[in-house]
Amino acid sequence: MIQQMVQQLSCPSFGLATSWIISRKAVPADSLGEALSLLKREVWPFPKTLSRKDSTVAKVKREQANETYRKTPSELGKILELYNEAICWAPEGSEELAMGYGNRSAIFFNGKQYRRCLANIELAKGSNYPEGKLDKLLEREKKCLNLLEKEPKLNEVEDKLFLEVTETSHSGRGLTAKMDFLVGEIVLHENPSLVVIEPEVTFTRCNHCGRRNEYDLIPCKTCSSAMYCSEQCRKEAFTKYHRFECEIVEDLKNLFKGPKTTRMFQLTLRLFWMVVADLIADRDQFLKRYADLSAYRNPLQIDKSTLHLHVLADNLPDMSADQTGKGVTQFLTALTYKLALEENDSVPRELLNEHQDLLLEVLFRLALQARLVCDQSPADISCLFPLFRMVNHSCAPNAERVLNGERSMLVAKRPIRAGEQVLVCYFPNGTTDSVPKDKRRAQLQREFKFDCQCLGCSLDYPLLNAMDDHPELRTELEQIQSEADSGKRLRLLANFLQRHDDQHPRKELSEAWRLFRDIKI
Ligand SMILES: C[S@@+](CC[C@H](N)C(=O)[O-])C[C@H]1O[C@@H](n2cnc3c(N)ncnc32)[C@H](O)[C@@H]1O
Repeated sequence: MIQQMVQQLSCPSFGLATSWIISRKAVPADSLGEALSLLKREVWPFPKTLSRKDSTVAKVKREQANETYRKTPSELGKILELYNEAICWAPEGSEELAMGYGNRSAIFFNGKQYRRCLANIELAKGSNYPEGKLDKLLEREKKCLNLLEKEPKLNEVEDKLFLEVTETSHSGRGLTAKMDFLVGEIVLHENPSLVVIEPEVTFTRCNHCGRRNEYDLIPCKTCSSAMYCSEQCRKEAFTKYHRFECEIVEDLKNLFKGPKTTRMFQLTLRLFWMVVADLIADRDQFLKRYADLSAYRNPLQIDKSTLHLHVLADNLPDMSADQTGKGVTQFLTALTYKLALEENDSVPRELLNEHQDLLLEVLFRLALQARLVCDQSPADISCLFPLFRMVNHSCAPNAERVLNGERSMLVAKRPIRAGEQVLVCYFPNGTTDSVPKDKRRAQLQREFKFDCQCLGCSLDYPLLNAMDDHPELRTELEQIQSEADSGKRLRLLANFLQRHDDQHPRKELSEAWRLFRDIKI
């Protein structure tokens, strides 16, 4: 009965957690070991099916793609997704895999995208392309090389970081400017360090870096559920976490099925697998580092291989007032442990026998932190941004966050001087300009569990909708708005915001920023 009920829920793991909590009257188990022993295989409805490669499915998908291309060549997105799906299903080294790449190269050749065509010909040649068809492929390659115009080499954009991590007693770590930033300047550009993509974009985004890519994705060599934009991403994902995920991909799809918020647990599971990989590689080193995590609190001092330690170094949220939340997290920890470790042949048994308590504790810690770690804002993916995660809140912020695909940017909305903290507003629309102090503080307490210590609150800034116009600022702003050239208008607005910042807060300044961001962002 419970199984049927849970199967119908959009998120089986949370459905199970809820029923468990109700049955236990919201009391968490005494220990994680107890939570684990209370959980029997029969109560969860995950089928344990392997996600295998299958040439027949690959061929069907490829033929569907060919057919769609013949009938509606303008539906390029759909056609490429079908080819990608075919490529993902095709077994490693199979003729079917090479045919998928070959067909994809033809689409790009017809679309005059010769570099993309060549990338796919290379992949087809590296696979098992049928001898009888090779002449045609090589002919296409020759044509491409002849047609390809020499494109000017683009200069690499240098991403230098002029920020440091500082810590205060009232709001913990924060990002502080190491140079002056003018209004409109980009303070931070950050790629996510860890990503989980939505199931719908399995065949259109890299499973590791999350970048959108329809034209030269390559599949996982074993399962039919993950594609990568490069050999480097494929290798990195495999070493860190996919080697454990690969054989239980179908179970994980069930475990993390449901609304996007569920993906935060999938992200923390990937961090957990980095812990498992560390324990396998060098148990003593991991235990030493785990015993003193303070060295990993600063994201500027970590690298890709110590991301899990950095997250584990966070202070844990206080669960004393939230017994239901604690129970749910215990349940999810136990369920994930069973499914991801106990029933997963790629994890050595002796590791589980020897380190069960430690592994449960680490997984529980990561699950507790999931909400703070995982950034759900970019479309189609959930990410971990170690630097953006350090940015504190202000009701009168000096920066605004802007997303560019999966990249996260911070733009200065007020002049930021060296030594000042970079602050954003945590509210969904990025502003609290018209929200009374008591109300916004209550919301921050409810949603983010802190008492706001920002200048806007301590100096009790007036609300903008209760302020009068400032006649001189208003006249100047109206003049700027009448400027027809948008580039010039943008420069004038930035200059206006920069020069009059000493008048902050003002309606006209807030309006000027909105006008600026509408043009620029
Ligand atoms: C996204 S984190 C920011 C980084 C955090 N300070 C740290 O050390 O990990 C959000 C947490 O920072 C603290 N915080 C952020 N803005 C704050 C503010 N205006 N006043 C007090 N605490 C703040 C709160 O503890 C909040 O839960």
